[in-house]
Amino acid sequence: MALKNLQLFHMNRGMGYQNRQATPMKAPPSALSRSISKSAETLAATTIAGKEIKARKARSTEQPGANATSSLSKGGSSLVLPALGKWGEDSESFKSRSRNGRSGFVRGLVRGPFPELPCGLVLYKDVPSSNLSFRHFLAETDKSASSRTGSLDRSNQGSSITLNGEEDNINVVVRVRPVNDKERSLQERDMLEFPGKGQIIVNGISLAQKPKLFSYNVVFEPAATQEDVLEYSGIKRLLEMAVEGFSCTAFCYGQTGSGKTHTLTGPPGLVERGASPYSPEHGLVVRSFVYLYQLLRERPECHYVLKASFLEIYNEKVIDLLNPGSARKPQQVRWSKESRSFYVENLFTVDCEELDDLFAVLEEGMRNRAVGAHAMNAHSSRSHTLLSVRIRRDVGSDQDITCSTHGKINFVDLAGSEMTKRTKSSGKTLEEANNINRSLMVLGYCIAQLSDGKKKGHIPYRDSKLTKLLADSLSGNGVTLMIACIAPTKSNLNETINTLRYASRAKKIKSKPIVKMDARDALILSLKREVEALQTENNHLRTAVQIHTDYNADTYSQKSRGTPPPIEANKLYQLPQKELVELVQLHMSENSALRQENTELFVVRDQLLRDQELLSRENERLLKKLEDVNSVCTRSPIIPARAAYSISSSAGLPDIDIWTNHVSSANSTISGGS
Ligand SMILES: Nc1ncnc2c1ncn2[C@@H]1O[C@H](COP(=O)(O)OP(=O)(O)OP(=O)(O)O)[C@@H](O)[C@H]1O
Repeated sequence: MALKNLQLFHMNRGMGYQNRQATPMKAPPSALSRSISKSAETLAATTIAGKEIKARKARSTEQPGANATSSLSKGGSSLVLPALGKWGEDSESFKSRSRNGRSGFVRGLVRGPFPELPCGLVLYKDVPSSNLSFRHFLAETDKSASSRTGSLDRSNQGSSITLNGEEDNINVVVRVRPVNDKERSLQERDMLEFPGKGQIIVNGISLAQKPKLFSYNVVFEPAATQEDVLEYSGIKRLLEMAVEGFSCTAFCYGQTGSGKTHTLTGPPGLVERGASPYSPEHGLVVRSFVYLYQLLRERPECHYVLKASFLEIYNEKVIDLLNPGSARKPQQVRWSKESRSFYVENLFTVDCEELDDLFAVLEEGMRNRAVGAHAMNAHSSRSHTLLSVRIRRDVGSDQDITCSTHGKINFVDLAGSEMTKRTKSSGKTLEEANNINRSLMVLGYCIAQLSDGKKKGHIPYRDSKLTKLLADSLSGNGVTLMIACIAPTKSNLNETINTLRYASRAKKIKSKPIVKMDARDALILSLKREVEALQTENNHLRTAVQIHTDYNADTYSQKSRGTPPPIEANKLYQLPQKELVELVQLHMSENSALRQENTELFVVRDQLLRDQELLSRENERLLKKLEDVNSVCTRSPIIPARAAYSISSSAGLPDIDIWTNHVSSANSTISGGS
């Protein structure tokens, strides 16, 4: 899909897309590192000059108060669409990369616990692309997943939208890296088998040891490409959901040297070198950025504001990778009572108006993160990194009201678990390894607690910075993709089994994703909806009881409530706080006036119903009486049946009222006529 996306951008270059045309052509890809966008310039400035840092430093938007204020008062700069055309030449190489014969690595499917995502796939080398129909099925699965929408959850104070009300599992995929040169030179045995249906068999070292079977949503064999990971891991769904307002996280877990960083950002140094975004080696992050901007481009009816931050947890200290400073001063992790989640205080966030800005953020962060060498990996991540892109979406839900959702996508590259004996760590590397292992142990413990449906005990998120910051993604309201990375060879067997067990446990975790909305927006939206419902109901009632004078719709409505002034979509954010409060109050008073009107109309209707009931009872009583009189008349030999109630006109007789049996008279008329 990434291939398709990139081609799509390329093809659209010449098309009349106004926003794009307004964007000046910028530097070629090689100049990415020389700050190509506004945000990138700021970044460069911040790392050199301290002054800029203060001016641009923003309190982490995870703090709900800050979130709402910034989105209200600052307004958002319009999103300018990615100017990918500038890398036209490079895209040719990307385009020419044929997928024929390598794309159909699909062997089978089992229904997984995360129904919206393709599951149970094994992506591997030797299966020809004869599974096109299957691929089509997958595309359809994706499409249906795209239409997965939430319903308004009023019980949650209108500030969130839950997804179907049902629980989802964390989506877990496994990626197996190829055998590396060192292992090849040692002629290490490959211990893994891939029977299909998302399963992996881990063979025992000796014949006495039974093979172990594990199953997941998707398994990527060593030959799977970076593009396959984008296509089949379910990350696209996560990005779509992040745009819709969900909190999404993709994280890579595995032992050191198992390919976590490779999966997320490609081979060592690729991003830092400022490689073309069309490079086939790019990992999930760059590909996701491209897909994300394509999604935004396809939805021009909404207004988007993107902000990115990048941090690492190094030796239990949080370092801002976009603003590390020469002293790499640690940032504080705090608890927000309002959002009931942890956030990093004073984290540097960058407005990402263009795709370039996201690339610049990634590049800057990758350059600043801690990397070291040990016996098992020459470019080992010595910290856990967390790249976060927040997506504010303003939707014009009505003529005069705009509603905002706040989604985010996190990419977490965990440092690898290390057996210090094998990595031959000492000194600084040993201290790093101990911290990495400790925080991974806490993460493992949290996962174990969360995955055990029976236990409802305490989850020790607070025991490490990593679990504090991942708490949101692991439990409750987030949507999470775990990519477990493993090595296939014998020397890594124990770590591989540990990782697979870890992943199996994570697969059992249940979550209930919700869309985050501003409480203010949700309140206005729900009041507007209620007003509409009441208006419809009242109109219906007015028609039903046929009120003409007393309850003249217009006069009644006008006199009893102050209708809020119409406000254009998107103007809401420019309104000062005071006017917004007034607007909410106007809506509330309109709402209560309509309720009042509603109640009164119901009273009138009830009164009329009671009157109607009395009348029909009276009617029935009279009818009964009439029937009694009629029956008396038909039985009486002296009173002849007449065709109707009439005044006697017989000459000589006194005027008397006579009740006649009109049934018999009618009969006589009919028989007479025949
Ligand atoms: N799927 C793959 N295809 C080709 N090369 C790979 C693959 N996975 C990993 N590698 C290579 O293996 C080496 C180690 O991978 P990487 O640095 O991503 O491991 P890691 O799990 O992030 O390790 P650490 O936890 O120590 O940071 C790198 O040179 C990487 O390019």
